[in-house]
Amino acid sequence: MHIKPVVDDIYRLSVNIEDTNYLFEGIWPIPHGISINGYLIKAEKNVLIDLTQDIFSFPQEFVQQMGGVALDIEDIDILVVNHMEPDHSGWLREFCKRNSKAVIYCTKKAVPLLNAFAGVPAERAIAISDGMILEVGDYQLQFFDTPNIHWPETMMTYERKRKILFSCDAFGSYGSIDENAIFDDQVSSEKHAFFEQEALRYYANIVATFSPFVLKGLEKLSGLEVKVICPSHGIIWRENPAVIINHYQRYAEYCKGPAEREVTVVWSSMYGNTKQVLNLVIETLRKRDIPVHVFQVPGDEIGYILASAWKSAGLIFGMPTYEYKMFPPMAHVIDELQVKKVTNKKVFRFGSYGWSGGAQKDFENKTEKSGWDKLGYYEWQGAPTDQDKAAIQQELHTYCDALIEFTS
Ligand SMILES: Cc1cc2nc3c(=O)[nH]c(=O)nc-3n(C[C@H](O)[C@H](O)[C@H](O)COP(=O)(O)O)c2cc1C
Repeated sequence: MHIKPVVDDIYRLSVNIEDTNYLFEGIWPIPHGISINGYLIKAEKNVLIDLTQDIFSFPQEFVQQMGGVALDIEDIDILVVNHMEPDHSGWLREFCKRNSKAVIYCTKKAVPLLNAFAGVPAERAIAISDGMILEVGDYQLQFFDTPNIHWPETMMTYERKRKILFSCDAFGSYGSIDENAIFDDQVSSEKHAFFEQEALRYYANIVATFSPFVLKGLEKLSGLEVKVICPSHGIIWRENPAVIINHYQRYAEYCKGPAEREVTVVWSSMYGNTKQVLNLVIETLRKRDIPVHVFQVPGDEIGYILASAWKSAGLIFGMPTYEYKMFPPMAHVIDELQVKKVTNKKVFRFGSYGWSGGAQKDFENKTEKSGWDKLGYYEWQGAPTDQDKAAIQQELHTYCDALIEFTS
């Protein structure tokens, strides 16, 4: 990968994690990779905004790319650390060993993290105050505290003259970047749609828990004119940054109101008795013009389930009883959905049992604090009869009525 100009003497440095077995944050599959972007401003004082993870040969690649504008590590005067998560700061320890002069700009909360994660003493840092402006030649960098998008110490940097927002994790997406198509206007319409979809998955996996903070951050930034968004993952939005800003606004608002009129169905079945009603569930929803997204566990990845569930106003779970509880892989899904604060959902559950059941009670207990509106459930012993199927269908129509009203 080569260094790429963004505007004037602002450049993008970037690497792609291409290893399809790699799990981002140790959990999330990245079958199409992910980019890690940093930004370089070549000015009377050279500025580097965010680093890279210290894996593969990423630091060397960053150095090589800096060489494209005749700069080396020692030439960096100012290092802006928007976020201390190691995918952006992993290289910090080595960087600071090789460059003893660069002053680090970060939030007050990031200062102790510099030491804890990278052994960098507080004396090297200047803790920003919210809205503070740093003049560097023709560039005016303004720093904004944006706590919890994604960690408590996170901030964003805004270049005031060119109206460029270096947003770090916000507005990011999964997906490797082709070095000839780094901007939203350079990718094909299919690729554009891909990055939008992967931005949702990234949001649901990484940012969703902090949605109330995203809303606060968006409110804080709403007074800024933003012409270009330079995130730390994914493409740069310069033709139409409103696309990703509007997506974020919508995704974040799902934490306090209805999401889309769609249903995510997650199901499991050991011997096929629960599965026997799956098609009936899907058909009934489709007949009511409600889009359905279907996932089976175990098998389908939780990261994809989360993205779909975040965007759906309705959730339906189908699973049998297993040792007096929910089928265990489903219990994990239910748990993860709550960790990610997937809330404000209309919910229905169905499933088979063998003798006395137990899954429903377990489901009720485990979702007590979910914020879900559990509209009903249907359980049956063994294989479903025609009577069971008719009863489920009736329950589902009631469910659809409530979902439609909720999303109207
Ligand atoms: C390992 C195992 C544990 C089970 N535990 C219970 C149980 O605690 N209570 C119960 O009523 N049925 C239990 N069952 C019976 C299943 O719930 C029943 O067979 C059901 O029809 C399975 O649905 P499925 O065909 O969709 O997998 C268990 C079955 C298996 C295989």
